[in-house]
Amino acid sequence: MDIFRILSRGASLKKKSDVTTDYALPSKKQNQASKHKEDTLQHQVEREIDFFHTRKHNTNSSAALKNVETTETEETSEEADEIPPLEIANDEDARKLRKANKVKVTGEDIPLPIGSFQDLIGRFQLDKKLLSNLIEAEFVEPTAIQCESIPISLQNRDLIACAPTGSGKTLAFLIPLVQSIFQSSPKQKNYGIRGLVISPTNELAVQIFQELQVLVRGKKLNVAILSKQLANKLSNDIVKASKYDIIVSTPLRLIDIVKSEKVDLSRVEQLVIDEADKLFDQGFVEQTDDILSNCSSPHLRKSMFSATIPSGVEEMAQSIMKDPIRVIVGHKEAASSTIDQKLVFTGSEEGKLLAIRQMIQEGEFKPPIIIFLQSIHRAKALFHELLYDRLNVDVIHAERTPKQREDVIKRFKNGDIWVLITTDVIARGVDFKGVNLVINYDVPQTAQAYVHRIGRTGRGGKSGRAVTFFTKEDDQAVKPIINVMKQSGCESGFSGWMENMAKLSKNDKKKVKRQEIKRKGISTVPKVVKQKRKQKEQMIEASKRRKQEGGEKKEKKEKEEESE
Ligand SMILES: Nc1ncnc2c1ncn2[C@@H]1O[C@H](COP(=O)(O)OP(=O)(O)OP(=O)(O)O)[C@@H](O)[C@H]1O
Repeated sequence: MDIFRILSRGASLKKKSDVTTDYALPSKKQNQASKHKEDTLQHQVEREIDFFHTRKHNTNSSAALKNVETTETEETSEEADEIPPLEIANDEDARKLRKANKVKVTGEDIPLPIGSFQDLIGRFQLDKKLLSNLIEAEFVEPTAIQCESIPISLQNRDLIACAPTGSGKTLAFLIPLVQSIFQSSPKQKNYGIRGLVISPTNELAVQIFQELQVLVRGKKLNVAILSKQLANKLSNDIVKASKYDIIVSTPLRLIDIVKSEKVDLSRVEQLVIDEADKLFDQGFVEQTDDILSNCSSPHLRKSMFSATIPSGVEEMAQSIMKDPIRVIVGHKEAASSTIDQKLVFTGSEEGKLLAIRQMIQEGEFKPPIIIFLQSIHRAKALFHELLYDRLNVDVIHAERTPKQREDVIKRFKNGDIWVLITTDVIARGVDFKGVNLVINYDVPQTAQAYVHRIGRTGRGGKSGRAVTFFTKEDDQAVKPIINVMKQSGCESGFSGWMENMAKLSKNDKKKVKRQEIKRKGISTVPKVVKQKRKQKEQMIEASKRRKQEGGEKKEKKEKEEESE
């Protein structure tokens, strides 16, 4: 049976319906089952990529091999010896694949893309354990960005990659990162950190790390996420950073540790900057710069990934890279084509709550749903408002502790929460399987924020829906969104009159991006009820004060009597 049939036999692309979280490591029972399946698969992979039969096959797991033999009755000896043909073997194959995937590649000496993970075996001697881990995790076919960027990275070229949300960028950088570190394993122990991935938020770093763990399972590679605990151990010399081969971190946490010289980045050969436009934004650019200057190895290969890379960020990227290759999947300013986008004019702030309730009545409100608002205050207000609608709703924002945020994300991923209300803290990268609908309760302030927010749905090839509410205050902010919708082919998602709204000058765009639009509060509690609540709170405060004063007077009197 050839490797490709093993790959396709590995699993279907569809996730099992009962799988609710993507990266939750399996339970012990699942482990045993998958261990056996892995052995079988691994032995099949081993046999198939031992093209010249130079290796003795391990006869210990005879059961696994027997299992393989019993299912290989149709194999003929010729098949077992043939070297699998490359899916993409020449420029013509590459041109056709890029056309089909709507991929634009620019740069010097561009490598051919791969047409399947199998191509990595023939061209780059893909590590067989990595391959069987991919099959085991049901990654059978590479996505467009993976086809293009994996060979570029494996040929040690700097890379600027822009591909839609949910299109598999994480694996696109993790597979070559792990393969390169496998291949260049140094002889000496505690050689030092050779692979580094930085991402803007902890949630995203955790998710990347979980996917990394899946890829390196069963291999002697030390990988870690720079959590608060690990950062403390490193600062107190309880743990030495040099024992790790690959580290995933946010820039802020990493740079603190680097400055205290508890982490040495001088041996980093592979640096990945995920959500790159965010990390080159004014909030992060200094830390990112510091990290780059500490990665002083002459062999350093840099790659950056995002669904949006504005031209200013791209110029910055070009300045820090060496002959980079630029890969754009789809249209740079578009959102993922799997998302049906819609603009809804709600007239006023009150109209937004009515619009939500109308969606519930009309059966458009199909969980799991994520609702984005522009501030923590407004997210909390909407949470309290919808709490009484028995919607299994919860809220996540930067004022909640990392533990609380982690719990809410976990509960949302396993279906305990149906509606997640949030701010932009999880607008990027976090991968929720099967989110049906994203609602922008408040219009995002940039086209990039819009693309990333709605990109929480329509992931991994699935379809999704995004609805953006807007009022007359939003006539400036809605313009960039209409542009994204047009670039994404969603003309039916907005009406002609919306398009004729105010043309945005460069200053207007800057103003919209800088200022948060002042909005009326979110509540349908009638004024009279609010006043009654306020009076009640004041009465409670007053009685507390009286009690306190009474207590103080009594204490003072007792002291005077004592002293007489
Ligand atoms: N080759 C593949 N085959 C099947 N599913 C895949 C493949 N690669 C990635 N996926 C799945 O697609 C989903 C989205 O992947 P990922 O989170 O890497 O997207 P992304 O491009 O990084 O999105 P974003 O821009 O929002 O960060 C994940 O659930 C992932 O498991």
